[in-house]
Amino acid sequence: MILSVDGVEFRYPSHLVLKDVKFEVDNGDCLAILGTNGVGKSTLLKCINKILKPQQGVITIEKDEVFKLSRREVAQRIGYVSQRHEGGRFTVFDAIILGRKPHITWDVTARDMEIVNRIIKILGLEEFSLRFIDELSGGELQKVVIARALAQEPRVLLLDEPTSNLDLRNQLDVLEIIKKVVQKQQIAALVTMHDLNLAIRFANKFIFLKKGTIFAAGGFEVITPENIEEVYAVPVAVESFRTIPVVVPL
Ligand SMILES: Nc1ncnc2c1ncn2[C@@H]1O[C@H](COP(=O)(O)OP(=O)(O)OP(=O)(O)O)[C@@H](O)[C@H]1O
Repeated sequence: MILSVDGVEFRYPSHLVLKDVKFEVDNGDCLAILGTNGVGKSTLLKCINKILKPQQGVITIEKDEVFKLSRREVAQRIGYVSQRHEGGRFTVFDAIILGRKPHITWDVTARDMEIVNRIIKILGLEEFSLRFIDELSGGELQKVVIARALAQEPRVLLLDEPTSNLDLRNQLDVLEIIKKVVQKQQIAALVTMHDLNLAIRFANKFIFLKKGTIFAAGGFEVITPENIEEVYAVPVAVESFRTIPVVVPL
């Protein structure tokens, strides 16, 4: 097990968002966090990344309690891509090398440069590498922030709607790259998603949040018409198209 979330409760001053959230993530897992707008998916990722402090519950990464780790130690182990991306006067290359910061003790090393150059290549960002990030399209910027999180070489990747600005080719490519990195390095990715069909293709585990708590969790067996209708209030069929499972709203 790489990550454990046990009994997490989080409230903003005005209202309770998460209650008794409990799940475990294994090495090599791609976990899709599913649920309606405002149910608490981003809040959960922020609790795992120590941006928000839950009022109750314990979150551990490789047996260490996240809330006992320093900010630098958290950044060495957890990579987080938020829903909103900042602009700024960085070049793409500099923005990605910032991902190495938690690991840099004195100066950027040849290894840091090698990692960044490799990731730029994998994500097909070579032609943009000297461009300023405030001169990129939304999708190009989204790839840069994902590249930065990968450059961080974390043990757990938290991605908040990582494909929301990407076209069909890039959605599939970026998720495939993340999946490969997760499997090869035996890390884990927790990804909030709205597109159930993309989630099915990408993830091996799923969590449905409803009313701030886990409604269903497990492998593909939890992707049922009953669960989806309970969570989204939309009747659907779950069919197979040329061996690819698909969710079709009815
Ligand atoms: N800083 C904040 N202060 C108070 N309430 C907040 C704050 N941020 C989010 N909320 C509320 O907390 C709830 C959960 O928000 P969150 O962003 O976690 O939902 P989500 O599931 O990620 O939604 P979406 O799918 O729309 O991105 C919502 O009701 C939201 O309005």
